[in-house]
Amino acid sequence: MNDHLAMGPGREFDAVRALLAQWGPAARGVGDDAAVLDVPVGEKLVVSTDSTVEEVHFRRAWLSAEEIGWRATQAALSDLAAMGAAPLGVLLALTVPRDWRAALPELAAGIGAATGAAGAPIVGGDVTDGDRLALAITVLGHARRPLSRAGARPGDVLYVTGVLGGPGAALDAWMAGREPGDVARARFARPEARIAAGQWLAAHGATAALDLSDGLAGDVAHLAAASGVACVLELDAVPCLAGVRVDAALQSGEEYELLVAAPAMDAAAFAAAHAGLRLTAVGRVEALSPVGAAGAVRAERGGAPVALPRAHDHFAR
Ligand SMILES: Nc1ncnc2c1ncn2[C@@H]1O[C@H](COP(=O)(O)OP(=O)(O)O)[C@@H](O)[C@H]1O
Ligand SMILES: Cc1ncc(C[n+]2csc(CCOP(=O)(O)OP(=O)(O)O)c2C)c(N)n1
Ligand SMILES: [Mg+2]
Repeated sequence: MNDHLAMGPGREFDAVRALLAQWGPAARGVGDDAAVLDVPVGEKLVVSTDSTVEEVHFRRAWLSAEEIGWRATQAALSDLAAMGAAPLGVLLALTVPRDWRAALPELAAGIGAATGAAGAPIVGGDVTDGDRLALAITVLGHARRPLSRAGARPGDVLYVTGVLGGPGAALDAWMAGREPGDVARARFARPEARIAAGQWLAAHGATAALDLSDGLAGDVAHLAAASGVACVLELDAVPCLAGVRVDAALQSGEEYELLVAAPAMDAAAFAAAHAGLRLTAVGRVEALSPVGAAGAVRAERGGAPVALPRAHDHFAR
C-alpha cells in the first residue's frame, strides 16, 4: 500500500497521479498538505535542499530526460551522504515548461531510479508551470551522530572517495562543441551519491566531511572554515581520471564524491566494503596559523607550495 490520498480533478493533478502511478511503491503517503514521517528514536532528522536548473546545471542537448532526473536526485541525496545520514524521504518541486511536459515520464523514471537506489521514498512535491525546467529536491534523512563539516582536527588526514575530473572534462568537451568520452560523460550524467560510504566513514572515525559539488579546490575551503583549521592538499596525490590534469580535476564540480577528514583510515577495508571505490589520502589538517601567516587552504606539489585554481561560483558573473 502506498497510503496516498485521493486528489480532485484537474490536469495538474492528472500529472501528479500519472507520476504516482509510474513510481508505484517508490512513492509513499502523497496527497496531503504535508508528509508525516517517523524518525527512529534517538536519531536526528537531517534535511537538505538543492536545485537543478536548465542552462545552469545542464543543457537539454547534453542529457536525456531520464539522466536529468537521475542526476538532480543524486545531487540532492549527496548531501545526506556527506552527513553520514540514511535517507528517509524525498520531496520534488518541479518547474515544468510546456515543451517539457511530454518528457515528464522519462524525467520521473530517472528520479524514481535514483530514489529507489537510495531506498528513499518520494513523499511529496510540487508541480508548477515556468520558463525553464527546474528541479528543487529536498532530501530527508536520519543519523544518530550526523557528520558535520566542522569536526576536522589538526593531525587528521584528508581523503577523497573515487576519482576526480570526469564531470569537468565532460563539461569542457560540451562547451567546446565536442562530444565527451564515455567515462567522463557517465560521471556527469550518472553520478552516484555515496550514501553507504558516508555512513561507513562516519562509523569508522571520520571527524568531518562534505560532498564535492563546486570542485575540490573550493569545497576544501568550506571544510577548513567550518572546522577552524588549515587544510593542505598534496596535488600529486589527487586521484584524477585518465587524461585529466590535476588543475582541471580540482576545478571539476558536480563530482558528488566525498572529502573527509579523519585519523588514518583503512582504505583497503573501505574499498572492499564499497565495490572497489577508492579512498585516497590527498592532504592533511593543520592548526590554523596566526593571522597574517599561511592561509586556511594551501596546496603543495612535491612539498613546494603552489596556487589552487578557482572553484565554481553561481554569482561570479
Ligand atoms: N537561500 C539559502 N537560504 C539559506 N541557506 C542557504 C541558502 N543557500 C545556501 N544555503 C546554505 O549555505 C550552505 C552552503 O550552501 P551550498 O554550497 O549550496 O551547500 P551544498 O553544497 O551542501 O548544497 C548550506 O548550509 C546551505 O543550506
Ligand atoms: C550548462 C552548465 N554550465 C555550467 C555547469 C557547471 N556547474 C553548474 S553548477 C556547478 C556547481 C555545483 O552546483 P550547485 O548548485 O552550487 O550545487 P551545491 O553546491 O548547492 O550542491 C557547476 C560546476 C553545468 N553543469 N552546466
Ligand atoms: Mg546547495
